[in-house]
Amino acid sequence: MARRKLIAGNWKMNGLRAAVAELDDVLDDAAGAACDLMLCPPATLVPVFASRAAGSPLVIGGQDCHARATGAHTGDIAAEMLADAGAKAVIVGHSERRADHGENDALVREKAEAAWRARLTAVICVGETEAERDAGRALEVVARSLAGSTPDTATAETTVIAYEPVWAIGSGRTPTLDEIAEMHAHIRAALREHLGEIQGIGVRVLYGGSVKPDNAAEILAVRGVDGALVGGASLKARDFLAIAGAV
Ligand SMILES: O=C[C@H](O)COP(=O)(O)O
Repeated sequence: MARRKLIAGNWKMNGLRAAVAELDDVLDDAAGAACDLMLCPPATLVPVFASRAAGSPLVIGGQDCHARATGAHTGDIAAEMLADAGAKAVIVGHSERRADHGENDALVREKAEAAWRARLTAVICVGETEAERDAGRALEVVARSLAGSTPDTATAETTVIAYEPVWAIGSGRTPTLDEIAEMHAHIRAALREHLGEIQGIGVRVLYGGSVKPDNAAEILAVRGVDGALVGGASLKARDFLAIAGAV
């Protein structure tokens, strides 16, 4: 089955209002892209990005949401608030949230369900640490985290999976192409088992971790890779568009 590729940019804790110039450059080229495009700026920029991107094919997303819709949760953002600001998607379970905020698979699953409740696409992140890979446990660790973080009712319309080896994030290092292919095949098999054939085949699985313009083409050509979740290289429109152009 042909799944349309998705290039998603995660700006993490980067970007002031002046960065809207980069967004405008992305918007200039978004209509001609051969893939779906998503940008997830910090929450402060979601409203302005979403309003500028309205009517374009570029989806604006958040980087995290709380599991609840409202309440006494100082500093948190509900999925409903992101949707109200114009977001259409949200990343949940990024390894930096898991490490910095102690998020576990059960909470990530609740956040994915919160995203759907607000009609946002949930981009669910999973990945192994370097120690886990060195110990030969990468496949097992990712399968367990995927099963724990992904609700059984996930569909191709509501959910995207991002495989991000923790040790490859921001490090300039990537797994070999064979390792990426092996992990994506493993994730695909697990999705088919958990979600059934139709949704299990339809959900897109992105690779994330040091994707740059100079390695994007080879990574995106790996069997089973349905796109990329890009951190650092998504901050500059030129690099982000070059990665999208490699599809
Ligand atoms: O969400 C994006 C990933 O953490 C990848 O970040 P990176 O492209 O800077 O390695």
